[in-house]
Amino acid sequence: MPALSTGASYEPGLYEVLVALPIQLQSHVSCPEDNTFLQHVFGEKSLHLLVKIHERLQHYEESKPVPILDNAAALAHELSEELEGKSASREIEELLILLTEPQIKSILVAHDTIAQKNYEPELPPLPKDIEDDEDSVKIIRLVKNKEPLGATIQHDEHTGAILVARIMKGGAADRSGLIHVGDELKEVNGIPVDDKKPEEIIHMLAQSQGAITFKVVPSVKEETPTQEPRVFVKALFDYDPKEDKAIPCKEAGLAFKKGSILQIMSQDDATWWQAKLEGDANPRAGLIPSKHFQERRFALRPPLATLPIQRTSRRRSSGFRKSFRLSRKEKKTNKSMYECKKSNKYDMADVPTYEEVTPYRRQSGAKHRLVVLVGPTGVGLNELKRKLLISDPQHFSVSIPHTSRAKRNQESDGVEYHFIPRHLFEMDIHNNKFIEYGEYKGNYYGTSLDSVRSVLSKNKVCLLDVQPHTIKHLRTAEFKPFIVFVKPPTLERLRETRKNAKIISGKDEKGFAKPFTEEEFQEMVRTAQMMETQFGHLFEKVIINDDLSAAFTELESALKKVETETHWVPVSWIHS
Ligand SMILES: Nc1ncnc2c1ncn2[C@@H]1O[C@H](COP(=O)(O)OP(=O)(O)OP(=O)(O)O)[C@@H](O)[C@H]1O
Repeated sequence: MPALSTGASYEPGLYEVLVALPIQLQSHVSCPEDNTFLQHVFGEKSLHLLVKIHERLQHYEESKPVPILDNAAALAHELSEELEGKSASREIEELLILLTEPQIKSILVAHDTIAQKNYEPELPPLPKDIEDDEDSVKIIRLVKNKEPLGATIQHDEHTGAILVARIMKGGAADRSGLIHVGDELKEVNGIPVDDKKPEEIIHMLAQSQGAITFKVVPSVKEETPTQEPRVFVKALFDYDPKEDKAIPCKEAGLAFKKGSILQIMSQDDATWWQAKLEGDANPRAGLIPSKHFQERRFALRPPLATLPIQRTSRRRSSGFRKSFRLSRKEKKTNKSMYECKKSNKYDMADVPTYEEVTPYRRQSGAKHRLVVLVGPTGVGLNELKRKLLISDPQHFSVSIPHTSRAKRNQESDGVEYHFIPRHLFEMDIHNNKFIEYGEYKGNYYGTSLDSVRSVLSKNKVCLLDVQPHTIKHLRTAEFKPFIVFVKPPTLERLRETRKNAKIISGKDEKGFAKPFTEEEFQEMVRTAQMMETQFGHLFEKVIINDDLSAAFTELESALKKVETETHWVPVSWIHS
């Protein structure tokens, strides 16, 4: 409209256009009423003020002003207090009046709010007495990146509602603080979910990226904020949520391996706990089966093949060996060990679920942890022990076994064996003084608890090899055993590495150790597998005895770490 132009080189502001408009329009309007109406509209004072504000804002937008300070209101207040009662100059009086004006005060407060970028509205507290039938709906907007939302939902069988079942600690939903357990989900991104199955909703959520809008009816239950729990457990089984049909939401599950240390974040739900892997920087917890639930599932599982309890070895006199490991040989003649009287099946305490643990570091000068070696016959336990003893005889030692057989000429009491009469041996059996014992050719042989204590009290590391089912009796605060499982390599590697090896517990007719047979190799591998299945949760270190010197180095370094570094041990060993 050229008539609006006020000059060739001058770019009028919107306000000037507005002021000029009624006069400019006059020549275009024929009807006097229309003219009066337009004069009235464009002459309206509030419109002029609005346009002026708009122009001023535009000006500031271009110059991008930044506040110099964000506490102008407080500063003005301090200044008025300072000036109060000062010699009354006219200017001071005027300034005082200005600073106490409610409008000025409000402007300064508004200025500070903007300067502090404090834009969140402060909502009034929710009324306490909400009517039961009055559904107050909450609209929640969350920005979701690639990480899952960290909440699970369920279908309420009675009401048909879709409810938030749990919020994963540290997850996106938890961090937002906006969604709570028990909230009823009404809509996701404007799509009603009343008629949808939980799986469909989970799928919808998984597909969504960026901002997601939820409409929920908040649960009235108040949640009390809790401190981050410091309960740690060692997992005694492998867990993969993808393989678990019972888990309410596979994506929310936490996978772990036997031996993983888990920080338990919530045990509120009797069936599904929330946990994080210890040391994991990701703050979001995942679902894991609760101890109780896992025990129940375990009880319902078909029984696995278990190892037969092994009996006394034939090789009592074999040179270096001092501890008392019972061999699978000699099935007929020997009396059972005391463990044999117990059920071979799992009782509840044996069900491998979780064990509460705490960090432990041996103080220098404190007694050493008992080193327990376990493995199938012939795998090389003696060989590894022998190497350790030779490497540092002042540091490592073995316990001296007891026997009821007569002392031979070249033997000394307390060196090869503690020689005790048969009736005393039986009394000690009765009094549970033996870790393991057995009978061979009419004589008892056994390892006593006191013989182990004697080594430990000399501040030496006691090396002990036992049958795996004995471990649970040694797992006490007194011994704090470090359990090492020595495992055979593959059959192929056994054949290669043991070409010149002799199985000492399998002597020939003339009493000489024999080479391994193929059957013995197979038995070794099979037994190792069963040991791992049945007792694997008790092993803290697994060493494959393939190349002997490599296995020895690995064992040596593991034992060094036990002495110097922090390890997770059962809480009961530390706080009993
Ligand atoms: N990694 C290895 N490579 C080659 N030979 C090995 C290896 N480990 C052990 N041996 C040999 O295997 C034989 C059996 O080892 P060892 O006596 O130490 O086994 P063990 O587990 O104590 O058996 P047992 O149950 O009979 O007491 C020995 O001749 C030993 O030298």
